[in-house]
This record gives sequence, structure tokens and C-alpha cells, in this order.
Amino acid sequence: MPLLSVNSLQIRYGAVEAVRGIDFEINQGEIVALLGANGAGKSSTLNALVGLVPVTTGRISFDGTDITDFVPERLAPMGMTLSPEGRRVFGTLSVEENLRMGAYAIRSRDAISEAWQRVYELFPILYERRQQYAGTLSGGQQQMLAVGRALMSNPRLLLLDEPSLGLAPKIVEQIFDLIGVLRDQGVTLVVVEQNVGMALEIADRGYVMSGGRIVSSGSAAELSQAGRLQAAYLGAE
Ligand SMILES: Nc1ncnc2c1ncn2[C@@H]1O[C@H](COP(=O)(O)OP(=O)(O)OP(=O)(O)O)[C@@H](O)[C@H]1O
Repeated sequence: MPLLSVNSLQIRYGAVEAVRGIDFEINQGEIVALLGANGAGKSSTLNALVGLVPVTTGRISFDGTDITDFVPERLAPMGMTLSPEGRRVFGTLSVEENLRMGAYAIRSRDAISEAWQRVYELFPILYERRQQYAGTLSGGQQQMLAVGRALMSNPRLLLLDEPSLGLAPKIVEQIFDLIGVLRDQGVTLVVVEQNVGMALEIADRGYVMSGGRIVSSGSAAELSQAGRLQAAYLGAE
């Protein structure tokens, strides 16, 4: 059974049909890239998976449970979290407080301390800066904080929306290295990326969206073949 199954997912914002009935599956332990030009519907899809935007029609199931209308507060304890696009950290809270917010569903102090420790091991710079306001971090550090916050609930499925956006090449490499480390730790990952080359280097499989539909899918090697991706990107919208 796949860890996540999406069936005939449709998302509307008023008259705008952002996602037009898509089907896909994510298996335990995979890294899956979700690719496509701006406006293709990738962020809407991720946001719907974690209950941040309502599903118009269709079904989503996670680990065998129908979660279609679940709110994020219910999904995090089940093991699915999103690191949103645009490093949405709370600038006037400290690094530590930002991370604490990712563990809102965890009651035990020990479990929260363990989560902090786990994240600080992955991102030593966040430990160094733990008392600093998040707003004073560099872009790369804020991105690490956004990913770290999503990791605080110890997810089994982590959704990353454009983790490399606007970052210097060296930091992008660190973020992609981290994705590999997380996979080795048993986390299943869905990665929305504009950096198609790097995404397909690390992913097992991918789906390509255009105009709210999945227009291509396959192994990373298949999608890397010339032609298939270009057609989807150039033909977008
Ligand atoms: N809150 C909203 N209200 C109205 N329309 C929206 C809203 N959010 C997204 N859209 C529209 O839905 C479509 C899909 O947007 P979405 O952000 O999901 O695409 P995307 O593939 O993630 O693109 P990007 O990389 O630019 O974020 C676009 O036409 C966008 O303008």
C-alpha cells in the first residue's frame, strides 16, 4: 500500500481551477520530485495535502486513512508536515521558539528536547543561533529553520516546497545533501523544485505538472531524458 494516495484531486480558488483532477502515489522511503513551471499547481497540491487549502473534489489517503478534509493540526501528529515556500519563519521569535512551534502537537518535554536535539544535529548553525531572532538570519539559515521546524514533529512524510529558492549554490548543495540524509533516516520526501537538474539527481521518481494537470511522470532517469521535461515546461499554461 502506498504511504500517500491522491485520487482525482481538484482545487479551485473561486473561478480559478488550479489543480484539475490529478492522481499520484508516494511510496514509503521514496524521494519524489514534483516539477513544473510557475503556476502549474504544485504549491496548491502540497498545501491541500496538509489541509492548508480545501480540496474541491477528490480524495487523499495517508497510511490507509482518508485525510481529505483533515486540518494541519491533525496531520502533523500522524506524521505528515510541510516546509512551505518562501521560508515562512516568525522573524520576531527566536530560532528556538520557531522550532518549538513545529512541535506544537508534542506534549512531553523530553520529546520536545529530543526533537530540538535532532534538528540541531542536522543544522549546527541553528544551535549556534538558537537565541537569535529568526528575522536576522541569512536566507539560507531561514530556509534551514523552515525545514527544521517541519522536522520537529518527526514526520514520516515531509513535503518541501521550493527548498532551494533564492539560495546561493553552496547552500543549495547543503539543502540537497540534507534531503539525502533524511531519506537515509527513513523519511519519505516530496520535493517541489525549480532546480530540476538537482531535484532529478536526488529523486527516485517525479511528476511533471502543467496547467493543473500531471503531464508526465516516470523515474528520475526517464524524466531527465531530453524532450520530456522541456515540452512540459514550454507548453505550460
Ligand atoms: N489563493 C489563491 N487564490 C487564487 N488563485 C490562486 C491562489 N493560489 C494560487 N492560485 C492560482 O492557482 C494556480 C496554481 O498556483 P500554484 O501556486 O499552486 O502553482 P505552482 O506550480 O506552485 O507555482 P509557483 O511555483 O509559482 O508557486 C495559479 O494560476 C495561481 O495564480
